[in-house]
Amino acid sequence: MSVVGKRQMPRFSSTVHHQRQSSDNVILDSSSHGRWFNSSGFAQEFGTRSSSLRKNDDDRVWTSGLLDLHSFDTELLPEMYDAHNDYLSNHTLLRGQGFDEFELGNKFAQSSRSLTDSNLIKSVTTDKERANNVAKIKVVVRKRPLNKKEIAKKEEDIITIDSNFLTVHERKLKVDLTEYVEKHEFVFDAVLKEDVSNDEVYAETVEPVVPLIFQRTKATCFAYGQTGSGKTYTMQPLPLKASQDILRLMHHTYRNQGFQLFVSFFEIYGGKLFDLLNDRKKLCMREDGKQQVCIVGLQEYRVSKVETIKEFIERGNATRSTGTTGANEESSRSHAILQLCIKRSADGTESKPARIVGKLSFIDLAGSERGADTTDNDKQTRIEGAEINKSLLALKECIRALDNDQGHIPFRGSKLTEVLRDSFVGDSRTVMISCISPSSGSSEHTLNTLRYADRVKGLSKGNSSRRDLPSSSNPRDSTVLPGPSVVSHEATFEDETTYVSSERNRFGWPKQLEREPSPPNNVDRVPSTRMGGNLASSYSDSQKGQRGSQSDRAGNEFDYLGLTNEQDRMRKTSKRADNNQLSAVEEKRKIESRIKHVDASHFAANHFDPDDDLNALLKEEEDLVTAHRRQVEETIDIVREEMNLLVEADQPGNQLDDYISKLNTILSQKAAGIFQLQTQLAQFQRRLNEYNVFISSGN
Ligand SMILES: Nc1ncnc2c1ncn2[C@@H]1O[C@H](COP(=O)(O)OP(=O)(O)OP(=O)(O)O)[C@@H](O)[C@H]1O
Repeated sequence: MSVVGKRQMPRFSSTVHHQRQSSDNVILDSSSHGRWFNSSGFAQEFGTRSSSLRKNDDDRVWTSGLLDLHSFDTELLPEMYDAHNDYLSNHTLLRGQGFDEFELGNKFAQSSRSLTDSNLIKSVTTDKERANNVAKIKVVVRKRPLNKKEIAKKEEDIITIDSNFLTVHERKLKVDLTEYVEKHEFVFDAVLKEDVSNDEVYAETVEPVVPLIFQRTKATCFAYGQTGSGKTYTMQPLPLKASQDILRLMHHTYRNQGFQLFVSFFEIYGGKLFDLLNDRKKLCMREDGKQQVCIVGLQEYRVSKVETIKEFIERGNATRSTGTTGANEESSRSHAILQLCIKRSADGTESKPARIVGKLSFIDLAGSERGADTTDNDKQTRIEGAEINKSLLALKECIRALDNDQGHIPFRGSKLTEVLRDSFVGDSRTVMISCISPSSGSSEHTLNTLRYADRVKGLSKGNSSRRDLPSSSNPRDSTVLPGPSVVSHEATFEDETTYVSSERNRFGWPKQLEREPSPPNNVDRVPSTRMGGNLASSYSDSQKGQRGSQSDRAGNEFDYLGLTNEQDRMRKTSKRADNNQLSAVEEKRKIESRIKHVDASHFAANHFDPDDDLNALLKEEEDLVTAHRRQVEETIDIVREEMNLLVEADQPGNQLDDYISKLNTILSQKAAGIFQLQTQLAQFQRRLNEYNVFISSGN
């Protein structure tokens, strides 16, 4: 066994022994042939002798201490590129012709030998284009089958899939308790049905990016979704399959070129880092003078066999779920990050230190619903929920910035994005797999997952999803329409810029708005899961055209929004207009139109710091979601009141005056709640737009 760097005998030396034995078996079995394992454990042979495989057979190297993720420059040598493209063109072509892996190996070997120089040149050009054609961001949704528990509870499958279109058929209740189904339609780069195998998932997601990591690309694959939606089931086989392909490239296409493969596996739990391949040893993240992130103490293992990688993955997964902090409950509250890193020394020998060529990161994210635990009674749970929320929001922002080729990537938004910093710079590829449960009982979480995925994809410049939809259907989730509303608000702000405050904060906002406190967060009352969002929204839609008198409670709520004098004046005017039928939407627009639109130059003049302000923005997003949740809860209370009122109204001898007065109050409360949330939403959208304008203007 050769050792590079500082060698440490690991705790699991017995495993090393075992591993060596099994490695030897491979060599004995395969004699003069390279040999690989597919996901089912069956060996597959290549028709060529792999000298580098034999040479590296015993390699299993531990490097530890300071792992600097960035201090090594990446490199790509010209000869590798040719060879790589040789692989790419043949591999893709043969797969397209339906060859299985065994045939592929042999055909590829023969074919690559027979390629002439001119063919190579041709193939370089074609494959450069092909590489460029691998989407920078790909969003894939995977639906799992109903599980036994869901079937026993007679829960229904509410997801239908047609090609890359997906529809959620959400069952809802009207006020009079009659049921109806609301359809939410989405379109993604790929939608995988419940019967799709893990091999097919790999082919659709990671396989196309594997060859690119030999070209200095950093690729990242995320699994996102609620607990139990299949993230781990989906993610676990992917690194193994990817490493099979990487090793195949290393030992065949790039044989004798000195490439080395390293694996590391760690977890972010409650904002702290733990090494999953070293007994959950606590790790620290440090930034050096060049603002490069280092994970101090992370162990990185050099591997040259699929079996070894498999063993590491299993070990890491076992440590994740049975670690000191507990079992599955914790696993759904942590992000697990497995990295496969390809290195090579400048001269291709082992005498010089190896430098990173490319990297493939696999991230099994915390259960997405955990971000909603910010209102839980337990403080620790709240903190963890906030951290998860922050990281998921920051991740979305980073992916979005990546796809828009923004110079500035806001990775400082969370631990997760900081750790992944080097995967967000340079040539990168991102694959997001959104895992969803089909069950009616999970419809809310499923919709949240799909909305997140939709926003990651939908906000990108290359998005074609909405264009692809038939114009007659509502392309978006029927209850949340962030895209179109952003557009309409922008138009309003730019048309009318009459409101100008003399004092402005560093965002260019009127000072009064800067002092705006967060909406009161009634922690005790808010449930830990998001509830009834669609219910509220359906009611709000039906009430948008109504405007009654504002209740005192509503008036107080206006105060906490910190509205400007001008807005306040308008609010009072509208308050007086008791029976005025002016719609809430119109009123909101009037108010918005009086708020000055602030352009990007103002940000620059006020020394806008994108990192700080991303944090502020993330906080505002959190506040908005909290306010929304609170408003939903209030709406549910109001609907209950309304239902009681209807019951009363049906009683013989009821008082009509009383009914009218109560109904008026209820409708006013509803309108006030909607108006308040719309104001906050408009404010947030404006900030978001300004932030984006500033970021895309080159800062
Ligand atoms: N596509 C699928 N086909 C068959 N079974 C699946 C599929 N996806 C998930 N499962 C099963 O569903 C259960 C939950 O899956 P899994 O543990 O992957 O969820 P998770 O999203 O990772 O949850 P957590 O966030 O709690 O870790 C497992 O028993 C898994 O085997």
